[in-house]
Amino acid sequence: MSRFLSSPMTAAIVGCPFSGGQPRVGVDQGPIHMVEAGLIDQLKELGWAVKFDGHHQFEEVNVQMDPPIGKLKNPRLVSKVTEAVAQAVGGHAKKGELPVTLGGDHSLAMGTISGTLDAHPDACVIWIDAHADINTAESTGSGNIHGMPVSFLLGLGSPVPEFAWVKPVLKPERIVYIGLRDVDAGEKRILKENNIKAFSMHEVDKYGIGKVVEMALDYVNPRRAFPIHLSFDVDALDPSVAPSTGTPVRGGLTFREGHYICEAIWETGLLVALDIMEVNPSLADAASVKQTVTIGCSLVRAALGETLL
Ligand SMILES: NC(=[NH2+])NCCC[C@H](N)C(=O)O
Ligand SMILES: [Mn+2]
Ligand SMILES: [Mn+2]
Repeated sequence: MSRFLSSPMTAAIVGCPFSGGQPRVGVDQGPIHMVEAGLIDQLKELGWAVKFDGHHQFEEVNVQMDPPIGKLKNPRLVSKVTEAVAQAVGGHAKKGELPVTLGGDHSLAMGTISGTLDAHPDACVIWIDAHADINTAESTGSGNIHGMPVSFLLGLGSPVPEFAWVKPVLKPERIVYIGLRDVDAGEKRILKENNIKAFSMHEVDKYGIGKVVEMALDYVNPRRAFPIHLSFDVDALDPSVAPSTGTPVRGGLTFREGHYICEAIWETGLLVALDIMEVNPSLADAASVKQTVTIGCSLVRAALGETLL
């Protein structure tokens, strides 16, 4: 049950074979593998109507025509792709469908969250990740835009004209993080300065995942009235659980903790959009790839109402 979705409940799969927000090839294959693993039928099995008419075809931007802007790599490409994703996600959300965006790297969330907030301006964001992805054009060390989408959505840092379409639609009090454990020094400063709430793995260890999700919801959605956008980077999971991802960090969420988050968000009845990001099927042996793709699918099912009993 979800309060903001029309019936019959329809999941719109937005497959985003995109890797331009980071340097490692293969993350563009993530959505293709998840669909090939049977995700669509699995969701139909759960009772969803599923819309999927092929993966997103992105307009090409010639690399020669896309030199860095300051430190930002592939800026024009990332901007174009995420703008198209915002249109797609916003369009589905406005029809009362649940956009399920399969990445692809996490720069895509610039698009997905813009789309959600266009349809549901009061939505809050629950961001599950080892990383805060809140570097600005100034603070980034890597220049990889998948480490920056949150700062763009908040309107932090000096504006980059190529990203003029991204409006500062997200308020700092409307986002909460769970799972952080690899946050750059500049990002720690940004989180503090903007009073952004985050539950790192330290809090998960201290309180347990059940309490952490409850505290996260109490913070970002105290009356359980706002629509929820769940953006899940699979590197939030421990590398032993989801090995096939571009920036693995040890000390992450267990299999159950990851699924518990998805189940608990579904139980609120407030979910309006879901991202599953950073599945990269080319970074490990076949068994690890299969494990990671399978978990990508089971996280989607958990967030879309699959129960254990
Ligand atoms: N979506 C991700 N996996 N992001 C990793 C970001 C790593 C680092 N903080 C950076 O800015 O490059
Ligand atoms: Mn991450
Ligand atoms: Mn991320």
